[in-house]
Amino acid sequence: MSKVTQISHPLILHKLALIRDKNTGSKDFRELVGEVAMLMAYEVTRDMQLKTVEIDTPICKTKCKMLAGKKVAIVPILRAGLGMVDGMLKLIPAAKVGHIGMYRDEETLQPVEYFCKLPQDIHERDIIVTDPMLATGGSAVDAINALKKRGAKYIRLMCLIGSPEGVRAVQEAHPDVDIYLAQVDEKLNEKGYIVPGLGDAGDRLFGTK
Ligand SMILES: O=P(O)(O)OC[C@H]1O[C@H](OP(=O)(O)OP(=O)(O)O)[C@H](O)[C@@H]1O
Ligand SMILES: O=c1cc[nH]c(=O)[nH]1
Ligand SMILES: [Mg+2]
Repeated sequence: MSKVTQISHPLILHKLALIRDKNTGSKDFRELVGEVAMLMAYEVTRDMQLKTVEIDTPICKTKCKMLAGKKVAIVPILRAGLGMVDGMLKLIPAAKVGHIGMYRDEETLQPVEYFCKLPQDIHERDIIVTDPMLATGGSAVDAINALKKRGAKYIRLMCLIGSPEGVRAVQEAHPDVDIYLAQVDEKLNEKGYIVPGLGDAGDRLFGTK
């Protein structure tokens, strides 16, 4: 069964409170989502493999640790997942970025895939799928299906807010995918929105309705 990690650092919780506030406008919302993603990336990458290298300091030779492991791909679920990419690239600047376009039909709540562009070597990369919201879990489950169909093997999912239903759905469909969240909220409402949540993440990031 996949591991679920809540990253409840005080800075993340403080920024999340501001993100949830309906009076926070698009500019601040975007900045805060980027900052939380960057803070979360620190924890999501904690188990990256290291190798020992020899470095010449101005004083002498010494053995140091550097990243050894597989290369990383960040894969946002469009649109809202895009808001997390720049913050993560600040910490992992060499990562490649793939894109999966997915929208949730407002009547049926079923996800619809409309775009997929991934690095060619996706099968050998450590993949971090980003989306601020994990509601019914349908979008994340289908996005991960789309990645696996194209050869992806090492996948983790990173969201700001999840619902208990969404977490369960991903765990059941993809027991190999670890999930990282800032908070798991109480429930979904009748329209499939997370309660208390933050509303529609994509609309708030991009100022559309
Ligand atoms: O877990 P689910 O029930 O599938 O819901 C979550 C999805 O809904 C939102 O996207 P939305 O469909 O609003 O698209 P957008 O990012 O383009 O706004 C959100 O960003 C997730 O992708
Ligand atoms: O609460 C929710 C649920 C789905 N998508 C969002 O942006 N917010
Ligand atoms: Mg949306």
